[in-house]
Amino acid sequence: MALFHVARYSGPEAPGAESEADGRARALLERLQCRARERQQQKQPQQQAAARTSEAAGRRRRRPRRPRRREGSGAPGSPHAPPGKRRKVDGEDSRAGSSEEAPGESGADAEGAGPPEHPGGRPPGEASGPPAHALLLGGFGRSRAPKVQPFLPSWLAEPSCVGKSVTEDLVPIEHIPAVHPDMQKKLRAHGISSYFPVQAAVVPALLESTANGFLVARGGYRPRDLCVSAPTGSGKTLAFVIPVVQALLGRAVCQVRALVVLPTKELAQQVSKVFNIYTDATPLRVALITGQKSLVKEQESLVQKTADGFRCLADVVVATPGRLVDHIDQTPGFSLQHLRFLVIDEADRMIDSMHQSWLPRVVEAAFPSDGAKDPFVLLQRRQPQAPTAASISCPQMPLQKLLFSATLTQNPEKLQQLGLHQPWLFSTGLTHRDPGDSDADRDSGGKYAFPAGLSHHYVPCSLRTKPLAILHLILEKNFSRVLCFTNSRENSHRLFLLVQAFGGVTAAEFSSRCGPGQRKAVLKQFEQGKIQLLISTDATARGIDVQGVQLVVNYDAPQYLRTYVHRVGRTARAGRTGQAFTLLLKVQEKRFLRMLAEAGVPDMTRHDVPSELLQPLVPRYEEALSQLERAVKEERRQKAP
Ligand SMILES: Nc1ncnc2c1ncn2[C@@H]1O[C@H](COP(=O)(O)OP(=O)(O)OP(=O)(O)O)[C@@H](O)[C@H]1O
Repeated sequence: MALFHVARYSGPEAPGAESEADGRARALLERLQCRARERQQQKQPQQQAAARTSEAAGRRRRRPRRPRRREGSGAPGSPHAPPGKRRKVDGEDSRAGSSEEAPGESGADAEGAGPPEHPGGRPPGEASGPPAHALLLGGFGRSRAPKVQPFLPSWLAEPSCVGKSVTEDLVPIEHIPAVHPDMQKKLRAHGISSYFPVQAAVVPALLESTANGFLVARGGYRPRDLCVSAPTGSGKTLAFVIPVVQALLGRAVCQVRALVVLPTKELAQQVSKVFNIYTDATPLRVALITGQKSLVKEQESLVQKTADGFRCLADVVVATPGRLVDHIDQTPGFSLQHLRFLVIDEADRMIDSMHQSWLPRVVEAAFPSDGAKDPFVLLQRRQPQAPTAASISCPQMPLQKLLFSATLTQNPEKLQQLGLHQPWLFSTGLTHRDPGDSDADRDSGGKYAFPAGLSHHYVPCSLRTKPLAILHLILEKNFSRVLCFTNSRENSHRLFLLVQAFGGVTAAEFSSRCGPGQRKAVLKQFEQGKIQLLISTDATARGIDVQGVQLVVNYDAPQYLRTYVHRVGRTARAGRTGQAFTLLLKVQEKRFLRMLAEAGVPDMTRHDVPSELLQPLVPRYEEALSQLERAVKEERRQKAP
């Protein structure tokens, strides 16, 4: 419901003062019209000249032309003529991730240049040449139209602020007595003596919503859904693991009560490991369903056939969306009717995968329409409707959604797809946002928080020197764990072959070229320090927590800010320091630096690699290049039918 409650984000007007607002809007409209008229008059000589030119051209062509619908003013030949066309190109650029323009910016421009709402309901400039006094919009040429004040639901506009620093804003474990002493003991046993800020904020809030049992939160209300946006490596996993495990400890019968959905197998495996640590020596059981094992094996970890039906074997299920739907469809006895927590980690990415319809399938399974026929269902569940006396007299198990990400979308429309109930946002990164950033879901306009210990660098280079620059960087830094990102699996593979042929560094690749088993083994070796350089696609960009990654290199510059945030977030985790280097071609430099500056990336330093330093590497590099060529040819030959 709260999603539909509209609040002015940071506008100067008091809510409710409608007549005053109307008056102001009218005055603004008049001012705009007046300005438009002045400009129109100034432009008249130019337009006449342009019209004469186009008339002459028309005569030369002697072809009848269909009148074109114009969004802006100005004759076709004038510099102001094609705003519609220009906007389309911008849109295409942003979708294609053009290096000329930061994604999202084009969208913002389009919005800025687009017609604002007209309180009087009068349409913008007509195509049939309106008189000067009737020109409302589109007569502004290249000047920017005033920005439309965006509206945000109040829960998004006013988040609960979470401290940013995981080294300073720590809260000692004993300061949150709501966490069970046994859990505190376990945390200490795993080297955790204080909560990170996001944990200190989210853990008590979640525990409070389960303090009265599973059915109702404080005051007898249905618990609110939580959205958490905090930097990479700030401990979001424990922020949901601790309260979920503690809440489930009191359960009598094993049923699937917590479901965690993540975008990749590796990430799901990592989160299930954390659950295993904190459910160890408790009756709670955790099942991992990602497709790494056969369907039958996974089914055996979920349900057991008994004489009178099925017995559930998992309290917590950690899953990837595709495999989860497979089990909903194909595993007899797999029931989500007792589901109490639905954790959506990397929520922005999971929203992007909503086309797979995994969420409606989960909700359908949690609130089955034929539940009333099942004699074993103690608490019948129905999809919550508007509360009535009858509906609240019979409390039913609520399904609480918990969303986590370092780059949680701020787009209310996208979040609305999740059907959140009175959502409550915890956020670190939104305190310094401009009102204009509110429509920031074009992936670059929003400002995300970065870990304090992370330093950002860029290396200007050319296509020819790029491979040499990365080899130099890795040899120069000589770190034991370096994660290098490319934009495609082909690029990862070729760079891997090149580095291997060059020698001097133990390298491996990680992409969809490798099978799940190989990927698992590579990650393990990287964790163990057996691999010095891991060359990867964005498959490892999110969530992967490998201790001791000191350097992240973007061999290919990321096209979107969100991608940058997650990639560089593989280092400087949990209060440690780390470095991020991005190799930039000349054509990428301007756009990339602008994107990061707008995102508020602190101090991006330029790191020049002088050609004298690269020169000694050239002979070895050329030898490696010819080896690479041979290897690629051989691979092609093997692939050929
Ligand atoms: N209170 C704490 N004290 C010390 N270390 C912690 C604490 N909480 C979490 N950690 C450690 O911090 C690291 C990062 O945690 P986690 O993976 O949960 O980060 P995250 O916020 O989910 O990051 P990402 O957004 O990249 O997924 C982990 O190695 C975890 O063990």
